[in-house]
Amino acid sequence: MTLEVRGITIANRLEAITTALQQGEIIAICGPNGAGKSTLLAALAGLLDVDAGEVLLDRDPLSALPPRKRAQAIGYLPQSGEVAWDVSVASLAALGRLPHGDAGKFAIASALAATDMSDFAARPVSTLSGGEKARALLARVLAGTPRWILADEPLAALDLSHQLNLLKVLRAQARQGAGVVLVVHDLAVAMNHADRVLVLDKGRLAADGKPEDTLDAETIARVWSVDARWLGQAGERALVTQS
Ligand SMILES: Nc1ncnc2c1ncn2[C@@H]1O[C@H](COP(=O)(O)OP(=O)(O)OP(=O)(O)O)[C@@H](O)[C@H]1O
Repeated sequence: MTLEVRGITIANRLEAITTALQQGEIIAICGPNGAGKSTLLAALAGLLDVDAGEVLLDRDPLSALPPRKRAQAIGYLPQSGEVAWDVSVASLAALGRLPHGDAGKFAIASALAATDMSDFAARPVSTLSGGEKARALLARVLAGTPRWILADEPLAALDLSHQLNLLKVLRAQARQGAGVVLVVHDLAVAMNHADRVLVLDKGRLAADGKPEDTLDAETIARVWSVDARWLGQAGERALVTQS
């Protein structure tokens, strides 16, 4: 039950990244702008051609898996999701069932409830606010009940309450056995909510492990060039920065 990258290299974007991720965990990918976070996430989803290395799902090359099986196993939410057709929120969520070829009514209703979008089910996606659209796109991913949820900055457009709700939903998914991989800019979110953090810096893996070890002041200074220290207890830490 692993999603593994072995030595993946994409010219000027990722340099020999090797790591094995386990289901049941929330894994945060952090790093400065342009560090390669979105590229790594898309590579984990099997969406990019790599110059070297490979992505393995349960030890088999992801590239050898039929697209339908891959789509059943991995749900991918890109950074700025566009919706090609102006469908209703319910129809958008139902697209998440395409790889399964079933109506998946329960899964769709659960996904809409989890993202607090049940009341918007009949609304055309074009009429949604930015945060509502982000939640609808997330509902589509959740409706597919994937074993791996790969989401690129899923919290970025959400208000505080919906951020906390989403983190709860993702934790529940991880408890039920899903692997959850999130690109996150807010280091406090990664520190308080992730089981494991991958820190990328200029396309390289600068740190990989528990949040306390990977997001320590020394790493933050080295990778982000920011003097910072953590306050508070484990699980509710706040980052104080010095200019
Ligand atoms: N399609 C592409 N072709 C060539 N270079 C790309 C492409 N997409 C991204 N890059 C470059 O690869 C590097 C990593 O980009 P990536 O989007 O993975 O960074 P990121 O860590 O997600 O950044 P951000 O925090 O700004 O979203 C950047 O230098 C970017 O300019």
